[in-house]
Amino acid sequence: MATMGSLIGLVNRIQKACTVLGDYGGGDSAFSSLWEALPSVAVVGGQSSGKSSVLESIVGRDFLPRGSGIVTRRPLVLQLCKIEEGAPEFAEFLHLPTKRFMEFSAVCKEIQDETDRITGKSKQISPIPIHLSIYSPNVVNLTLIDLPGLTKVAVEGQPESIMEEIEMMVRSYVGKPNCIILAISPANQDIATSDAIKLAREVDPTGERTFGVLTKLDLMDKGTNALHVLEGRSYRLQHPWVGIVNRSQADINRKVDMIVARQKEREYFATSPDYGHLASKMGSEYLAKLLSKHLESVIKARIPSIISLINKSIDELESELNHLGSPIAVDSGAQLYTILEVCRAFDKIFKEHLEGGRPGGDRIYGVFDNQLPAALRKLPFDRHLSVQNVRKVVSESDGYQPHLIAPEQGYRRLIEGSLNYFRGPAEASVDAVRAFVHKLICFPQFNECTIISIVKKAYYFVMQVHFVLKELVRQSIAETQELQRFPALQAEIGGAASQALEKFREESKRTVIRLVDMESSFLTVDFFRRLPQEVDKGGNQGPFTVDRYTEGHFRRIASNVSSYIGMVADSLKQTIPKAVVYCQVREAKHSLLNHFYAQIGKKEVLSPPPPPLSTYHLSMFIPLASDLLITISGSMGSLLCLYVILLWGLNYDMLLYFIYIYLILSCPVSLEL
Ligand SMILES: Nc1nc2c(ncn2[C@@H]2O[C@H](COP(=O)(O)OP(=O)(O)OP(=O)(O)O)[C@@H](O)[C@H]2O)c(=O)[nH]1
Repeated sequence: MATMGSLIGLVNRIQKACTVLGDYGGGDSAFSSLWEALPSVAVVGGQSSGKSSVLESIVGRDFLPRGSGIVTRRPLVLQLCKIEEGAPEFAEFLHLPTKRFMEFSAVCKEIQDETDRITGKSKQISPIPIHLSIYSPNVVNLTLIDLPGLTKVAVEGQPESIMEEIEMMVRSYVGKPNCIILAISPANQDIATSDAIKLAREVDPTGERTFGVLTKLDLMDKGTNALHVLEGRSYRLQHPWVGIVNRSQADINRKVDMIVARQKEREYFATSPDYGHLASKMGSEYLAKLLSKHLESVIKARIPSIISLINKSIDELESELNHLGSPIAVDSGAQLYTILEVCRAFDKIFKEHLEGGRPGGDRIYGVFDNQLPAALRKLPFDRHLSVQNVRKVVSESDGYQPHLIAPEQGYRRLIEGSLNYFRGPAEASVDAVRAFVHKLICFPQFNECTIISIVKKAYYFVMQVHFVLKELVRQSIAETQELQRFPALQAEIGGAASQALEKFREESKRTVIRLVDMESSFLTVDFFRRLPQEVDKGGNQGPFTVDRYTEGHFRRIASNVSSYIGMVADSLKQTIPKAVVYCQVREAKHSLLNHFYAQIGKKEVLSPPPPPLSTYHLSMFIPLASDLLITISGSMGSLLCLYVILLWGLNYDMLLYFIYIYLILSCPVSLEL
């Protein structure tokens, strides 16, 4: 079972880790704030109410900066740790972990300097806390947070908004249900005007987490006393009021020792005619013990909720880690390697879609098997080869001299006109369609719309394969787990694949046109040689005159052209898929990202490397890590440390992330409840 003292120590360590990781309450982090779940004691009060004096009295040392205006401009987390009697006192700052302060005047200076480091000398305030640990035999285990004094006027160099800023900062602490409020009010002012009590009443109306402290009892007008406040008659709280007598300004100037001041305070109460009966429950020493005991009991009561928050945080962080994936190297070479690895993973999935194993590739075959034959069937040869049109084309081809045997030119023109329909896919653009119409001007019965619809149908087939491939790229990106954490890379790969597919589609289109052009450029002579020769009614083969051309003659020509076109269509049904697979599918399979690889290969530095872990950050981390290691002391901790250093080097963000997880993991172990 951990002792109560070690419980406060553990909370101190968690607070330090939270600060290192930027969790000091408030903020809009996606993660639950561990800081906010930890019980703490915040010291609030108006300016010059005696806050610093109370803190110094509790510590028994002069260590806080004094002066006019707002001296406390950053929260000071003051962690008091009791050490053995006789051991030397010392202080440590979280931001200077390797330095032990034996002189408290140096502590005072460092608080001032560290305040200025963040806020500048501009008298601005900052919510980033300073962590100070004081190890002394003369303290009780206690953690207090000193906050800027509530003020009503801005001094020179401060913005007018400073009052609201301070109030907001103080509220961000005392508004949290886990915050114990140490409300400091000076006895020589009407308690009804106390800033501390006013704020405490707002955020803790039942008074269960407010401790009222009345300072400057010795400065009250003669003949008056503060018994009505100390006995809870003026303002009732759940906890008893504590009266304090701090050093006066004159004492401070005379450098009256704090231990002597404590002694004087004890004597004041012991000999006071007004407060003598309350002497055992008055004074800074009593206040320190009271707070320590209360803080311990609150921590104990909150442990279940802290553990559940830690477990929740572990879940949140684990899922965040899973989402983030393994760490990314900082040098460009290693980053390039990572990108190529991710691309390879994508490529593999894309190939599986095409080749089988994952669905999608079969849709391409569906296009070849159903849509291509259907598109070819729908081409309007019937109208093109109507008797009327055949007669017209043949007559026009004959010119002034009618054909004698077979209408060679007529056949050729009819076939060429028919084959032009197959060219449709290549003539998809509106301008090209117009040119196409122009070419077919000899068939005026086909209006532009008909032709566009033919073209669209045929072009649809080539585009269908293109769309299937595009969809497979999209699916593959979505299914590549390694890509999920890199939205920018997803977009890059998507863009590169899309560009490549456009290129393949153009090539495919050209090849398909070439196939059709090849059919037009040289007809299959054998087909015509095998055709039966026409005979006249008398059974004699021979020349015809124009008058003798019967409808049967043109019907026969149409039927011959139609069977020839049918033969070509059958052949194209076989060759177009081959061309499309060769130009689009096969290329997509083998070289979808080739251009992209070439592009990224040219880039030397992919992104500016993250800032290296500074000595300052490192110095903050080392003692904490060792502290944590001691806390959970075990080979697991050491192994984790080693793992981080080996794998992540000194990447600051990841290191901090690690500490956070590590800390959270360590807490339930440490509590040993
Ligand atoms: N006589 C006497 N003087 C006190 C007492 N408490 C504080 N003072 C004096 O009141 C003045 C202000 O005290 P501080 O402790 O600096 O007050 P503070 O609230 O920390 O002030 P700021 O940080 O400026 O907001 C100092 O001169 C103290 O010596 C007290 O109990 N008795």
